[in-house]
Amino acid sequence: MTLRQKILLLGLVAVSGMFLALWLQYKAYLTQSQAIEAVVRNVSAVVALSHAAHELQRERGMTAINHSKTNAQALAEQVRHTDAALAGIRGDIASLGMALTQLRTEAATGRITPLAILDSYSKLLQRLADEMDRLTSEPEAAVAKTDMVAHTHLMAVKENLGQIRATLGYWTEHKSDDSVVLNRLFRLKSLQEEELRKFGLDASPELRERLAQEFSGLEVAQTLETLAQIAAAGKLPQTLDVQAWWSMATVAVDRLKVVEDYSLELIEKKAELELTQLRSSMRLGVIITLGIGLAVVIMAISATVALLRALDRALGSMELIAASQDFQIRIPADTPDEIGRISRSFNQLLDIAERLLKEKDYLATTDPLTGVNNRLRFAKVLGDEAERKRRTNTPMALVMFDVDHFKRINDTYGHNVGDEVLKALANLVSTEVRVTDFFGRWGGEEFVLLLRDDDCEAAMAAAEKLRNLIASSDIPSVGKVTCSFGVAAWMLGDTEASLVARADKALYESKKGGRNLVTCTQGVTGNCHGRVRCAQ
Ligand SMILES: Nc1nc2c(ncn2[C@@H]2O[C@H](COP(=O)(O)OP(=O)(O)OP(=O)(O)O)[C@@H](O)[C@H]2O)c(=O)[nH]1
Repeated sequence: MTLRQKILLLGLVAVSGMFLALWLQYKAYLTQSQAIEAVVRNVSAVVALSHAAHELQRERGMTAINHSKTNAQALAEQVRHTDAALAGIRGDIASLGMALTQLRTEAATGRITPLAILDSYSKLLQRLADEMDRLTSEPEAAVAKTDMVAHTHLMAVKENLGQIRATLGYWTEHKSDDSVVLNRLFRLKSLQEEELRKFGLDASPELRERLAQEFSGLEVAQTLETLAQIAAAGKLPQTLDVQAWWSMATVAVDRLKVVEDYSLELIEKKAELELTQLRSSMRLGVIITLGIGLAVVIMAISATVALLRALDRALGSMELIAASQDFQIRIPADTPDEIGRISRSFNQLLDIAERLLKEKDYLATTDPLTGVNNRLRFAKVLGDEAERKRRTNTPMALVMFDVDHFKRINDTYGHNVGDEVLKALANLVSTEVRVTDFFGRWGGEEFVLLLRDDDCEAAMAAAEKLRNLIASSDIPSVGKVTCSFGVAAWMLGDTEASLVARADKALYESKKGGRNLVTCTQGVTGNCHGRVRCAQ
């Protein structure tokens, strides 16, 4: 897998990860918002149930005291209210209507005792309370959990007070079953007080304050006072008027209903607020996740493109250097990033490589003593030139010269001075040769000069010029030094070796002829005079 493919795969994984994170975030939001929506739904169902319970509580109370004709009409009116409230509730609990109709019929026939009727009403109300409990405790992850619990206690307070209202109402009407009524009242009173205490623990300060506000006033005080007196005296008040009791107890129950409605309103508001906050935080979360994800993707793409481009450029230059062996090429290193650093470091390596190659080339092609071209380099250039001459058939000549009696110089002045003489001679000749000529040391005290475009006669003239220059020059430490020259011109069918051999032979002839001479062995006659000889 290439680096490009790996980066592409990494990008795909990163983008998939971003979408996965978004999906998980959305799923969590969905679960949470569904739970809150369920609370909102349940609260509106509880509102209807609470309304129905309130009407049913009132009907129970009125049924308990319904022995005077004056109440019959009011009870009939209340029955209509109860039925209307029950019509507003849905689900299984709606079947409660049938049980209620049956109860009303039984109550009308007078076959069951008023206390049993009261209990039957309370059982129906318990079903409503159970349903409200179920709705307020669902779902588990819902918001306003404590508010719901407080609400449940408040409902219980109201239900107990409703039962107290009905029980005492029954007694004021019938004045019988004292001990049963008293027991009931004590039990209900302590239940109510217990539920009120629990409500105080769970309710929000706002709701507690509302209860304090609403559950007060003359009627509420009178109701509570009546109950307190019964508890203190341990007997029922003989003077309590049924209508007076009904009125004040109903005000107290109605006040609790106001608080109950307010509690549900608060819960609903809280849930709706939570939902709104959840939605806006979800929107913000999605925007932030997408924003960050997008920024990361853009940055990753631009960084990757820049990286791959820089790598391509560096790779292209490296491949070109490897293919061309041209160590003068440099990689573009204009960026301040890591790629730029790598390129600059690579360029530094190229600098070193170039320098080492130059040094190697110099050492391989240069004579270390005299600094002129060595035999290897000379042979290479001669080979190249010979190749060219074979194609162009143009003139070329080789001059070979050797220091005369060099052994004597060494022997007389020492080897070091001999070296200095060779250096001085090489230097002298180097300054004299033309740019087209190629000069080198053949070995020992022997030098060669390639005259690229000269024929034999021109080469002999050049050799004579050099001979004269050397002979007339003062060489440090030793004074005058002479050299013997052999000249050979390129001929058709020549090889490098045959040309060198002829120049060497001519040089030998110069030595044999007395030294400090220029000799050509190719039958040239025109310029052969003085120290220039044309040997056969
Ligand atoms: N100092 C020094 N001497 C060298 C070098 N190379 C060769 N020689 C000496 O050059 C001398 C060449 O001697 P010969 O071949 O007898 O030639 P010659 O004395 O010049 O005599 P002819 O060539 O006949 O004139 C030898 O003594 C070599 O040791 C060098 O690099 N430095």
